[in-house]
Amino acid sequence: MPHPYVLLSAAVSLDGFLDDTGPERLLLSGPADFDRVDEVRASSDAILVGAGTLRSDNPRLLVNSARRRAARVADGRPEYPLKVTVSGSGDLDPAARFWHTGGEKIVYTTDQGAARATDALRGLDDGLGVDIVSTGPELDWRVLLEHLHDVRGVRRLMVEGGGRVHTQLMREGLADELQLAVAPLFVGEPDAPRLFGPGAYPPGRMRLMETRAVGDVVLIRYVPTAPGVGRLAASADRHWLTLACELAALCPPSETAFSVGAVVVAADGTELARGYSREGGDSVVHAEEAALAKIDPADPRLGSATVYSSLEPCARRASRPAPCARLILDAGVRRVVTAWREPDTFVAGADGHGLLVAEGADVVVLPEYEERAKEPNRHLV
Ligand SMILES: NC(=O)C1=CN([C@@H]2O[C@H](COP(=O)(O)OP(=O)(O)OC[C@H]3O[C@@H](n4cnc5c(N)ncnc54)[C@H](OP(=O)(O)O)[C@@H]3O)[C@@H](O)[C@H]2O)C=CC1
Ligand SMILES: Nc1c(N[C@@H]2O[C@H](COP(=O)(O)O)[C@@H](O)[C@H]2O)[nH]c(=O)[nH]c1=O
Repeated sequence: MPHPYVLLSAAVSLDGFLDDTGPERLLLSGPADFDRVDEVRASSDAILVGAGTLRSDNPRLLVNSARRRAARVADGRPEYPLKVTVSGSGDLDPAARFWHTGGEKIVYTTDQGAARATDALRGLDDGLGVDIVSTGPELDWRVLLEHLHDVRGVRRLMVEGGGRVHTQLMREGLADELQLAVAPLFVGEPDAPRLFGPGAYPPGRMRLMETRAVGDVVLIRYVPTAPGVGRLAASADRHWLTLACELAALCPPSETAFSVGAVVVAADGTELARGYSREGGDSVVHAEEAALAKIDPADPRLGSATVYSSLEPCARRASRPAPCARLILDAGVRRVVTAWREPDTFVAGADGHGLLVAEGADVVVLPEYEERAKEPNRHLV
């Protein structure tokens, strides 16, 4: 299911804290960085903070620049991004500035929390446009993201904390990008809130996209690279599948075969190999086959790797002894992410998916990428 692009935004001290323990919000960003944050807000469809941040900071979460608000309206977007909060308890203060400024608001909560939130916010004017949505007995981040995408039309979500919210989105592999502003000061208090808490995070190193001085603060932008686990898709899966779809555009054209791109990625987010159909002058080689041929079969990372293929791996072939689903299984790979189930154009009832699953592989299909996968194959389907 499609999610919005999830951008985590935070300012941290040199010792990794989001705030101190004092009653006032600690200003880690300087004026130039707050202006940069305003720009990011203006570029977003929605801004999310946890209920902890609502209680401690009493934020407005507005786009402060009149010029940026006017540009949003000129683009046909609401003047202010949708404001989003999450609360398990539903214990929300109706006097908080969050409710009384800006545009529409939405609360994601649990079945129990919904009753309490409805009660707590009952006194608010109808005109404030507050929606309360339960994701079930527990707060489910995937349900929340799908709801924001499908029901509220959110394509770009800025998450402004706090630490508990950032930690969960990062640990669950749901963040597409981390924007970190590192401020040149120390907090030094052991009980101050940290950006990220302990727990199991996706393994490996993230990819550095940018560093920039913004006044005396340094902005660092990282994107996660580690594939998801099992049948759950992570944000990095979407990035790797996008690359596979882009590789398909490199295929020499053909009237008798699909153009497909493939990438093999280790569990820690290291790219092991990439390939595309008919690569290197071989008129029949398939994308997955071309990619796997570049990896030492004894590479111990294959057992926990993911193969991304713009088209479902093939189940039968005339031009080679083994189809790609077989090659993937024989390589020891047990996770495949694909965009498009194979149509009957060349082989009727091809079911690479079924072959993979029957031998214990996890197959994730992300149909929101199907059109991209079809793009270089328009003449065939
Ligand atoms: N420097 C910076 O850039 C920023 C700093 N901050 C700082 O961060 C601190 C607040 O962070 P923190 O206390 O971690 O709070 P959060 O803002 O992360 O909110 C946590 C709350 O969100 C709800 N919640 C989150 N996840 C779940 C879940 N899985 N199930 C149910 N409820 C959930 C709960 O609400 P409930 O209690 O209602 O159940 C929980 O108490 C403040 O000191 C603030 O100043 C915040 C943002 C940015
Ligand atoms: N302290 C801090 C941030 N805090 C974030 O800004 C929010 C306040 O927004 P508003 O009330 O609209 O100004 C607050 O709730 C929290 O999410 N952000 C940053 O970029 N840098 C900082 O130093």
